[in-house]
Amino acid sequence: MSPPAQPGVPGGRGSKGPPARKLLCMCSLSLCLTYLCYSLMGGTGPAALRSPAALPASAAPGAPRSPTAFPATAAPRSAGAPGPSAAPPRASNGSREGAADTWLRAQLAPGEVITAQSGAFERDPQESSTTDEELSRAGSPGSRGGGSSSTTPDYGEKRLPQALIIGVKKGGTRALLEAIRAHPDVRAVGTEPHFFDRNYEKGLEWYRNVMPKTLEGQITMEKTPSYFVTNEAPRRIHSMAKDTKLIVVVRDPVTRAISDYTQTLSKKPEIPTFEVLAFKNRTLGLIDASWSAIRIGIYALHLENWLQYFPLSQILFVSGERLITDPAGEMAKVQDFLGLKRIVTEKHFYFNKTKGFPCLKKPEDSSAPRCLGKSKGRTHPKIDPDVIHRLRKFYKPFNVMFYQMTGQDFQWEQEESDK
Ligand SMILES: Nc1ncnc2c1ncn2[C@@H]1O[C@H](COP(=O)(O)OS(=O)(=O)O)[C@@H](OP(=O)(O)O)[C@H]1O
Repeated sequence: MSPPAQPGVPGGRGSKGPPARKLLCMCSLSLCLTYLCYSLMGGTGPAALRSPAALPASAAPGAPRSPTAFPATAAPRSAGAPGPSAAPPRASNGSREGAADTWLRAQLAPGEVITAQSGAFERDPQESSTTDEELSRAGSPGSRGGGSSSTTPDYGEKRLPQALIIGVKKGGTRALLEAIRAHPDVRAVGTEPHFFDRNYEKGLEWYRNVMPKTLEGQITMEKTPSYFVTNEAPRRIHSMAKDTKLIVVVRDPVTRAISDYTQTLSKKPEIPTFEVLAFKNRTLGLIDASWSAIRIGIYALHLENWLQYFPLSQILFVSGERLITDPAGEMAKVQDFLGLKRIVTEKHFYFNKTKGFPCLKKPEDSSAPRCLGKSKGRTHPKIDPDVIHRLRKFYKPFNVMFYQMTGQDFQWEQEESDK
């Protein structure tokens, strides 16, 4: 089950840290994945059907093995590696809390399983994380010029993107995109093209056509947060251009899950509570990792898929928390990573008390407010502290693994309370 030694795979040339740590990381990941496969193989019923372990492996030669073989629940044994104290796969008789199960099934309409290899996240098939309408209401620059940055005239050529914001959903991807668009050498598309997950069959020319025109030396970008959890995305992006720069905005997975749930709740107020959806069996404390709101936050799992194709040095991890507390600091890292001059600095931001978030200062030629729309910074429902505690325990080993893989400590364990 160990991943083959490849650039960027923990222990490969792209990873950081001393050899012992690399070894530890590889071992813990292998252990985790072995257990997860084992766990799922025995399953029947909805969870097993929706798990990649129950589906045929990719037919593509050289394609990575599916890293999404994962138990529906896993409770940590130690901080270093997830232990086998997880729940058995979902029973075929769907013994879970009725309302939640029914709702989850309803989410997984035919065709929503992204592919055999991708596993099956419940997702809102037509949902873009941020729409142009929202951007327009927010008066963001994305609402002008057909969704491309308005700071540069519409000259030049349409090019395929050289850099992508690939995730994570509810991580702060819109804030990052809007901030980097303030850079004169960046042009980005305002809507989410979803090319590498939903629109791939439309072809690269379709994708190129979605992009804004750029001048020589300008970088073309787009953001689609679902790429990070789409199994085919790394291979597809690699086959477009293996030097594509990838940016992932990550956020405490517990807060991210609640944010994700809050978004769904805003559209479907009838859904069960977060507390109900989060568990397969609350009495036993079995987390339902097949719920996409939970699953997306298992960053180490998804990252392993990307590291089959891209070296770690080609992926920048932006802290969603610091993007709020120190946007200019995070933007400095982003500009360095993209090889851009540090033009977006603290001068570009101000803290808007009403919004409760940093906003971009108005450009001189415009009176448009530059805060994000009301779909960003929603008030989260109050979640039972015991549920938060259990989720923190659930995520801890995966967070630790993610820190080891990336060589960065995001300190989510120190988050005392949800947002
Ligand atoms: N400057 C600024 N303004 C507003 N919101 C900000 C900002 N920076 C980060 N955030 C956080 O971004 C969260 C939404 O993340 P995304 O943009 O990735 O969401 S989406 O996936 O595109 O729907 C959003 O999550 P919620 O607070 O849960 O709504 C915000 O916390």
